Amino acid sequence: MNNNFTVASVTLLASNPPNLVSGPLLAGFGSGSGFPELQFVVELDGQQSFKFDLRTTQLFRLGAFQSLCVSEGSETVKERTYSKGITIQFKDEEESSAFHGAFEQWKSKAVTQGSSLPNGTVSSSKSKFDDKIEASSAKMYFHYYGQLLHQQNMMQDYVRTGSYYAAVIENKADFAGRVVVDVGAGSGILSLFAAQAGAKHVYAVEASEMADYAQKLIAGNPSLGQRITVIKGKIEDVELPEKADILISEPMGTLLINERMLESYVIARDRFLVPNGKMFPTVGRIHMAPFSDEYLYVEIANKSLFWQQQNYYGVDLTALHGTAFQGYFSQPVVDAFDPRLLVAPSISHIINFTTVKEEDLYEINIPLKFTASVGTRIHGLACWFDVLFNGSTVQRWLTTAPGAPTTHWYQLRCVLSQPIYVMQGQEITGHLHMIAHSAQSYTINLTMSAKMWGPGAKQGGILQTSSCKLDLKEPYYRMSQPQAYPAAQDQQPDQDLKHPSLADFVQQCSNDSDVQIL
Ligand SMILES: C[S@@+](CC[C@H](N)C(=O)[O-])C[C@H]1O[C@@H](n2cnc3c(N)ncnc32)[C@H](O)[C@@H]1O
Repeated sequence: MNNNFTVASVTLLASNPPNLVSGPLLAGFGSGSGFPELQFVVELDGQQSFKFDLRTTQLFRLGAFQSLCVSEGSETVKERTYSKGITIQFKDEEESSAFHGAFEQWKSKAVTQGSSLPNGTVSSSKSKFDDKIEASSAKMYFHYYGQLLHQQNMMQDYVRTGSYYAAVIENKADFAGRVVVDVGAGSGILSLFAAQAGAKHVYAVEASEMADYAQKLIAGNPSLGQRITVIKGKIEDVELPEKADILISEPMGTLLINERMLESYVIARDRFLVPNGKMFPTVGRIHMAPFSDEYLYVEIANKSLFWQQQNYYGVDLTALHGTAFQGYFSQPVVDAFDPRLLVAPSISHIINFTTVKEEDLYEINIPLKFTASVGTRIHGLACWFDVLFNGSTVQRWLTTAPGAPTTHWYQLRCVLSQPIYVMQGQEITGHLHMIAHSAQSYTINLTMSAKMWGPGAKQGGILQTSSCKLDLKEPYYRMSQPQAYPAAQDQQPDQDLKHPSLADFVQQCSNDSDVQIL
C-alpha cells in the first residue's frame, strides 16, 4: 500500500479566511500515535505538520481532483476540541483515486482489536474465548473465515441464505425500528438483511479480517449501510453502546455444534440482549436415526487395506493395520445420503438458544432409543439438524434433513467399525456423548446396542453392543460420490420435514422421554 502522497495544495477551513497552502505537500498515512492517522507536512506559521485521527475522520469527493477531509471534534470534562476540515487539491485523478483507496484501507485499520470506536469498543485483554480455545485453532479458524471465497460458499448456499432472508423479511415487525446485533457477521449479509427489514441500527460484530470486507460491502450499500456499524472483534470482547432488541447469527456448524460458535451466540445473548429479546435463529434440533449402508461401510473398511501389505518395498506394513482401521472409523462421514438408508424413525435433541447455558454446550449426552423398522445390519448413526426462526409473524425452519434440498452442511454419519444386527421391531438403545474440546469441536463417543428381543427375552438384556470414538473436527468429506436420490413418489414421508410450531414441539418434547430440552 502507498503510504505517502504528494498533493497539489490544501485549504485549511478552520482559519478565517480559509488559508490556502500551496504545494506540492506531503501527505502520509501511519499509526505512530497508536491509531491510524493522516498527517500533512507543511510550513505554516512555524507549524510543521497537522494530523487527522482516522477513527473520527471522513473523506468526501468534491470533484475529480478535489476532496474534503473532515474530522469530528470532541468534548470531555477536561477539554473540548473542535472539528477541523481541509479541502485537498490533487494533481490528477489518478493521485486522487490512490489517496482515497489508501484512506479507506487505513480507516478500516481503525476498526481493530484494542482500539476504540465511536460506537463500540474492543477490549484487548485475554477473553473467555481465549481461555477455552487453543490459539492455533482460533488462528486457523478466523483465517478461514477471513477469506471471501469461504463467505461466498456460504452465501451461495441458497437454502441457507434464502431461509435467513425469508425469515427476516417475513418478520419485519421484529426488526423495524429495533437495535440488532449480528453475531459473527462475516460479509455482513445478515446485517444488510436486517437493515432491509427496517432495523434502527445494526452492530455487525466480526472477529476475522472479513470485518474489513464487510465494511466495504456495507459502504457500497449506503442507504442500508448508514444504519450499520461494523465492529472488528470477538463477541466475547467487544463493548457496544446499547443493548440489542434482537440477535441475528449463523452459528451452526456440522451437526449443529461443530465450531463451538453456539457458545459465542449464547454469550452474545447474555451480554447484549434485552430481557425477552428475540434470537434469529431461536431453537436448534439435532436429529438422529440408525442407518444401514453396506457400501459406505466397505468403502471405509477398505481404506485400511493398504496397511495389510506384507511386502511394501520389502517392508511389512501389517503392524499398523489395526491403528489405520480404527483411524478411518474415527472420522465422521459428511455427505448427502438417501433417506431410505434410515432404518428407524428419528429422534431429536433440542437446544433452545434463548435459555441454554453456555456450559450446557460443553458436554451433551443424548440417550438413544429406536425401534428397527426392518431386519438389517446397522452401520451407525445418521445425524442432521434444523433451526427455527420463531418470528412474531412467521415461524420458519431451515432444515438439513436427508431428502430435503441439500445445504453446505450436508448430513453427518458416525460409522461403527462393528455393525450390529437387528430384527424388525427390535429395540436399539445407546448414547451419543459429545464433549467439547479446545480445537473448537467435539469428541464423539457413540454406543449402540441391540436389545434382547422376542418372546421370553430377558427384560432390558443386551444382545450386541458396538462403540466408536470420533473427532468431529476431522470429518471425511465424501461429496465426490454420486448420490442416488429417490424419485419424489418413492420418498418416505419424513416426519422431520413436517415442522410443528415452537409451542407444539416443546409440548411434544416434554411428553417424550427420549428428547432432552436444554
Ligand atoms: C458461519 S459464518 C456466518 C457469516 C455470516 N453471518 C453469514 O451468515 O454469511 C460465522 C462467522 O462468525 C465469525 N465468528 C465466529 N466466532 C466469532 C466470535 N466469537 N466473535 C465474532 N465473530 C465470530 C466467523 O469469523 C465467521 O465469519
